[in-house]
Amino acid sequence: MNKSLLPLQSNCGREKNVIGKEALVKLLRWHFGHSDFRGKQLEAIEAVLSGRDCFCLMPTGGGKSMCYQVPALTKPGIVLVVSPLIALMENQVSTLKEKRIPAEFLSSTQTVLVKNKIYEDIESGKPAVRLLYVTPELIATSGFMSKMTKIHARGLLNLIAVDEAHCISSWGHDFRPSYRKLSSLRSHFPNVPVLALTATAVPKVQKDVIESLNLQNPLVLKSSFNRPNIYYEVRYKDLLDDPYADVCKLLKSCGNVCAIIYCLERTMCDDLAIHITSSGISCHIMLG
Ligand SMILES: Nc1ncnc2c1ncn2[C@@H]1O[C@H](COP(=O)(O)OP(=O)(O)OP(=O)(O)O)[C@@H](O)[C@H]1O
Repeated sequence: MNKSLLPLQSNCGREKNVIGKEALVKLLRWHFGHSDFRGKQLEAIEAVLSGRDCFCLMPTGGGKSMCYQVPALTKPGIVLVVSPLIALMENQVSTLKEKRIPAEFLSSTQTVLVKNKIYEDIESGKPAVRLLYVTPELIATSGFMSKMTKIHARGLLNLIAVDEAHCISSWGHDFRPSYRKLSSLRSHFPNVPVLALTATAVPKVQKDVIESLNLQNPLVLKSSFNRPNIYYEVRYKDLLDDPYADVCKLLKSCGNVCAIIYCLERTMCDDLAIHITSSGISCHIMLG
């Protein structure tokens, strides 16, 4: 399975285990087909490969997963990825498998047989798997931690990535109590870099994430949330003679495009849809 992994032939830096930009770009192109790193990806990757903790704030769709998937391809051993949702893990693992990158996830949805096969591999001393996705609940179990401790003792735990890291903060909008258990990772595995990733950390949450995960002198990376292809305009409803007519005019001026309109209340959705339809624009209502 790992036959297709691109072997890194030479270390481009002076220090042992330092992998130069050129080799990392080569990995990115070979495995993912992207021509170059974007935003802060390379900085995050270089930080964790040098053994440094890193806090990475990138917008949704900014390419956070590359920050731990590329390091996983640089050497044998395991990158442990903590993810809050089984659906997210399944999705990432199947995408990686399609690219023939050895990845697995462990969750309550799997059969004992499947789980045992994964454990057999990671405990073999020469694991084929490079990325192991787990839930924070599993990290909290002593059975799993003792397996990880053995793997770590063999020098095979290369990186711990905590995805959606804002879930650890009770100040955040998405607090998950089970994420609190992750605070012990740093002391259990002192020399393994921890990479915290999120798209939604205001300064207070950011500080809380860094402290809760006990990140040591982390490299803090923040990408711009500005999307140059997105244009914002605010129109005050109270200042308009006929807000519905204004919306219809705006929609018509955009030509043959699809638009989503969010309303605060169901009645407003109904009213607006009637106006839009009667102005000759096809329209449907979706209620949450
Ligand atoms: N360097 C790159 N060049 C081009 N495309 C990239 C690059 N890195 C990532 N992508 C693409 O960007 C998309 C989003 O990446 P990814 O899912 O990692 O984002 P994310 O930040 O984890 O998003 P989310 O916040 O939704 O979890 C994917 O389709 C991925 O293939």
